[in-house]
Amino acid sequence: MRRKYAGETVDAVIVGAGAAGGVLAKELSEHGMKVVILDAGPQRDAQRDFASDELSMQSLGWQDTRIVGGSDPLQMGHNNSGYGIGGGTVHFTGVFLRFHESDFQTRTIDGVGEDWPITYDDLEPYYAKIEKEIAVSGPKQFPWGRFHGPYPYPERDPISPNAQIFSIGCEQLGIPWVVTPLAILSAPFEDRPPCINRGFCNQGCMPNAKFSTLIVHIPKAVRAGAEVLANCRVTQVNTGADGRVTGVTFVHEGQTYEQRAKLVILSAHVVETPRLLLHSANALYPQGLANSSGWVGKAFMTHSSHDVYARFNREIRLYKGTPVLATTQHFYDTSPERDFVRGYTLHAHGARPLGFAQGIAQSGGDQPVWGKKLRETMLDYNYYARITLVGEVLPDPANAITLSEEKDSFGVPRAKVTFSYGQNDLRLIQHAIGQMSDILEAAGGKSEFVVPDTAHLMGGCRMGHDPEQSVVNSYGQTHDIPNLFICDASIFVTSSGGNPTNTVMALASRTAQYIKEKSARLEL
Ligand SMILES: Cc1cc2nc3c(=O)[nH]c(=O)nc-3n(C[C@H](O)[C@H](O)[C@H](O)COP(=O)(O)OP(=O)(O)OC[C@H]3O[C@@H](n4cnc5c(N)ncnc54)[C@H](O)[C@@H]3O)c2cc1C
Repeated sequence: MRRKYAGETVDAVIVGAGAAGGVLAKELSEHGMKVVILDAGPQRDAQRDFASDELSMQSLGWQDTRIVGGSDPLQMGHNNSGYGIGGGTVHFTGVFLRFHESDFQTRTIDGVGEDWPITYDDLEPYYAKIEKEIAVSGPKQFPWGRFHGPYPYPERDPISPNAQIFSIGCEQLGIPWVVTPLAILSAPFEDRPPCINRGFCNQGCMPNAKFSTLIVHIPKAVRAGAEVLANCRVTQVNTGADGRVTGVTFVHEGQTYEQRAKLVILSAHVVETPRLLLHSANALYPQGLANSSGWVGKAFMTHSSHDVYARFNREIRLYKGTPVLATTQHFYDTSPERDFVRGYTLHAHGARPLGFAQGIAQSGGDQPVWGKKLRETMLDYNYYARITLVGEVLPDPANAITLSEEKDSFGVPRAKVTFSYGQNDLRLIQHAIGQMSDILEAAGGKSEFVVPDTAHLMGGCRMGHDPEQSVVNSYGQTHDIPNLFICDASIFVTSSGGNPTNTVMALASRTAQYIKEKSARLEL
C-alpha cells in the first residue's frame, strides 16, 4: 500500500470517510493539521463505478452481517448505512433539512427524550456554512422552524409528476407544502452540473449533480494534504498506559497496520462507532472505551419511514426525476389534538421498480402481495404515486447496539442491533399513515399499500453535560478520554422529525472548529 504518513504520529486519524468524517478531514487539513482518514470500503469513481441499476448498486450500502433483535428488528444494509469513501452520502436521497429549535429541547418542551447540551443557535452558523459550501437548493420561503430561507441556490424546477400529485393533495386539504431543500444542484456550481433528473440518486449520482462527501469534501481534504485510505478496516482503537488513545489498528488486504495519532476521531456511523468502542475494551477500560457511563451503544434511534402507495387512473411514473421534490413539515410539532407528542415530515417520494416490488411485497400483513397479485400490480407500476414518512422516534435505552458472540472475518464480534418502537412512536405512525392516505386520495388516487419501513440511524453515543448520562460533550469529545472524539450521527440525543445529514455535517464543522482552537492552545 502506498502511504504518505506511514510510521508517523499524525495530528488526527479519522475512522470513516462519510458525511462527518469528510467535513472533519477537509477542515482540519485546511488548517494545516496532518490528517489520515480511513474507510473500510472502496474509493469509487462516479463515472466508472455507478450504474443506473438498482440491484447492483445495493453494494453502496454496508453489507456485513449484523444481528438484529427487538420487537421491530431493523432491516440493515443499503437502506441505512454506507460503505466506502463518502459513506451514506454516496447513495443518500439528498434531502437537506435543518432541525427545529424544539428538537434540541424535547425534555423541557414535551417531557420526553432528553435535552441536547446545545441549542439551535449553537448550530445555526454551521448550518449556514455547510449549506453555502455545497450550494443547497431550496425554496425562497421555508415556512417551518427557525430558518425561512432563501437557500443558497433556487428551488428545483420542474418538479416530478409524483411531487405534483403531492402538491395537489396538500392544496386540496389546506396543508402547506414546499419544493424540498436538496443537496442537489439546481444550477452549475464549482465544476459540477445541475441535476438532469435521471432519478438515480440512491444508486450514486453519475453526473455529480448531487452532493456527496466522495466528490466534495474528500477531494478538498486531499488537496489540503490529507491522506485518504480506502479498503482499510479499523479493528481497534489503541490506548497508552496513561489512558489516552494512541491511534488505531487497521487491516488492508489481509495485512494489519497501525496508524499513530495525537487525536482519534470516530466517524464510523451509528452501529460501527459503538461497536469499535466496545470491542476496544482493555484492562484500563474494561467496559469499552469512553464507556464509564455505560451509555455507549444505548438509545440509538431510527426514523419511522412508512410509505403509502396510491393508484391513479393516469400515469404518474414514479421513476421520473429526483426522488424527493415536495415536502411538508405541517405535522412537525406537538399538537394537543393528537394522541402523541413530537411529529414528522412527509415527502413525495419516487420509487424505482425494484423498490416498488420489494415494498409492496412487504405490505400485505396476512394477505401478502406475492405471486400473481404482485405480478399484476407491477404491470400497473406507472399508475402509482407514493408518499414517505420521516417520523420522530423517541430515544429508549433499551434500543441498543451491543456485541454478539459471533465474530466477523476480522475477528471482531458482530454488532447486535436491538430495536422496538415505543407507544408514542406507533401512534405517530398511525397518524402519518392517515395523513398520507388523505393527501393521495385528495389528489384523486386510491390508497392501496402501506409499507412499513425505517430510515436513518442516529444516537448510541449521545452527547450531554453529565458524564454519567452521556458519552461525549457537545463537541464530540469523550468525557473519559480527552484525545478521543466521536463525530457522526451517533452523538445525536433525539432524532427529530426530519432528515439528519445537515445536522451531522453542521456538528462536524463545529467539532472541527473546537479541535482547531484547542489544538492551537495545546489543550488536547
Ligand atoms: C438510502 C439512504 C438515503 C438517505 N437519504 C438521506 C436524505 O435524503 N437526507 C438526509 O439527511 N440523510 C439521508 N440519509 C442518511 C445519511 O446518509 C446519514 O445521515 C449520513 O451519511 C451519516 O453520516 P455519518 O458520518 O454518521 O456516517 P456515514 O456517512 O455512514 O459514514 C460512515 C463511514 O464509516 C465507514 N466505516 C464504518 N466502520 C468502519 C471501520 N471499522 N473502519 C473504517 N471505516 C469504517 C463506512 O464505510 C462509512 O463510509 C440516507 C441514508 C441512506 C442509506
